[in-house]
Amino acid sequence: MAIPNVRIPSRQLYIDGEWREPVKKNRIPIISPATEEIIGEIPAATEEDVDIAVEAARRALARDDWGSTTGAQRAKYLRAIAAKILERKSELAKLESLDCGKTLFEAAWDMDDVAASFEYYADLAEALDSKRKTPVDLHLDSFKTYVLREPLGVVGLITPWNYPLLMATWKVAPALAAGCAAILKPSELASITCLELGEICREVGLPPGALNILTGLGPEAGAPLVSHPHVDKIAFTGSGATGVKIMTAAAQLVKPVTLELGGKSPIVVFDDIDNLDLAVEWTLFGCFANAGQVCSATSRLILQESIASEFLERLLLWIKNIKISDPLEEDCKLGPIVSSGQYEKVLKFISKAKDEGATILCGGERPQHMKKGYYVQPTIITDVNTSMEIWKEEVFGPVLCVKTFKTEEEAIELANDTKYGLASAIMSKDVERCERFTKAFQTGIIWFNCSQPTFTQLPWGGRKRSGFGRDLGEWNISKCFLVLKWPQI
Ligand SMILES: NC(=O)C1=CN([C@@H]2O[C@H](COP(=O)(O)OP(=O)(O)OC[C@H]3O[C@@H](n4cnc5c(N)ncnc54)[C@H](O)[C@@H]3O)[C@@H](O)[C@H]2O)C=CC1
Ligand SMILES: NCCCC(=O)O
Ligand code: NA
Repeated sequence: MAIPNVRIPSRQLYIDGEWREPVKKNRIPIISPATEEIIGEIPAATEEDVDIAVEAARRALARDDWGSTTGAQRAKYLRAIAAKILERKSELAKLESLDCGKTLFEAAWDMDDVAASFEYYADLAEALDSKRKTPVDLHLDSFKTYVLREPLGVVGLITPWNYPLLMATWKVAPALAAGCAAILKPSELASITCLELGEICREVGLPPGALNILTGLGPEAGAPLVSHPHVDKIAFTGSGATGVKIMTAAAQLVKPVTLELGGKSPIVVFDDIDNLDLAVEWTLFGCFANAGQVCSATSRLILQESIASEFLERLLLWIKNIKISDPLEEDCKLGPIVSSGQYEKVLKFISKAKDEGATILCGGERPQHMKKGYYVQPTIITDVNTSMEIWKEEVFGPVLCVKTFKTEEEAIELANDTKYGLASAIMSKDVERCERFTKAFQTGIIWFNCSQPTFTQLPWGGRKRSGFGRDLGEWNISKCFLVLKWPQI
């Protein structure tokens, strides 16, 4: 099948409503994960650019055209952005696929979700107008008051490469809906579509400084944002190690953070499932969608012993249907890993599992027919014990590890045997059992008889080392981007 052509725009940093060259004029090459070739470059911001962007954001908040807008006025901008995303959907999906290696089909799906998130937060921005001032009855004649909801201020949004524009949108849309001024720092591994969001904001006339986009390296562009005294909050999605650094730096200024730090999520399959093939399909989707580079990937399969061999046989049959190819081929089901560093990391996890005595039931290597690119076969690992690295650590690649159980208690213990607490899934037709698991699972997200569906209306985030705070839903806007005040009147 022909691979579609797409031109990668050459951009600068998006600051104060304009394209601006980084002060140090540095640029970072874009390396195609599918071909390993350099296909473009992005600007690399440093501390100096962060200072300029923070000033622009502060000016936006002080100006009436952004700082005094109603929610309804901000909703118009958000809806205009959503419309432009849909207008450019096919091009943006191709750019996303080129940049991070996700299949074109999944990238197009992401663009729909991006537009839907902007629409959703437009509705919430409008709804904020009636909630801005909430009277509180003190039952006193001498004191009267109300609670006021105001935008938190200048917010720093630091995002990863696995859903580049979607993860940015999950933070940008609520921040703008709330009336904050934002500085987005996307991942250096996939920034193309986030820069196009800058162009879209320019085209829809978003007031200068309301959103600024600084591409660049984590320590050079992300860290100065976190430690900047005039950035009032940091919302972050990414690795646990970087999350710890961000929380530590923010603590020096008592700056609030929300952290979404991934996981090692379980999918528990009981022998009473109605449709074995459907359960197999969800298991594969739950672990291999986006080549496993999903923070909520259900990468620990916990399988009832009585159906284990039949289930694994079907998994092996289904896995053969996964077409591995250039992600821009329309029928591709599994593209490459985002970068050479991540590719090496995934292969190292697999070889360590082997060294520790686990069995590689299938996959485990580069697919023979892909001569270039960071491709890894879909991999299933059995004979795993709970002290192995492959059971405990997030791989962020197409790697599923399997353990069996006999009783419900044992399944719960295995499911919760992790430092993480983002998501979990249970496959069973017994509704009461599913309810028991809802209580037992120590995670923020719980799926019944499926894995991964995500809804803009529902809070997204974890417990334990998966972080705290929530993306999505109305809780996000009220808890992360608004601040409460009350005056005595
Ligand atoms: N929770 C999730 O959705 C994600 C989890 N990960 C996990 O993280 C691992 C490593 O991936 P990386 O790309 O290295 O993730 P990372 O956590 O280092 O990168 C995420 C973002 O943080 C920025 N960053 C890095 N260091 C920073 C610092 N000191 N201060 C401020 N910002 C900083 C990066 O530039 C990027 O924008 C993956 O293998 C995976 O296990 C990666 C991406 C997403
Ligand atoms: N389906 C969206 C997953 C988001 C994440 O990996 O953070
Ligand atoms: Na890239």
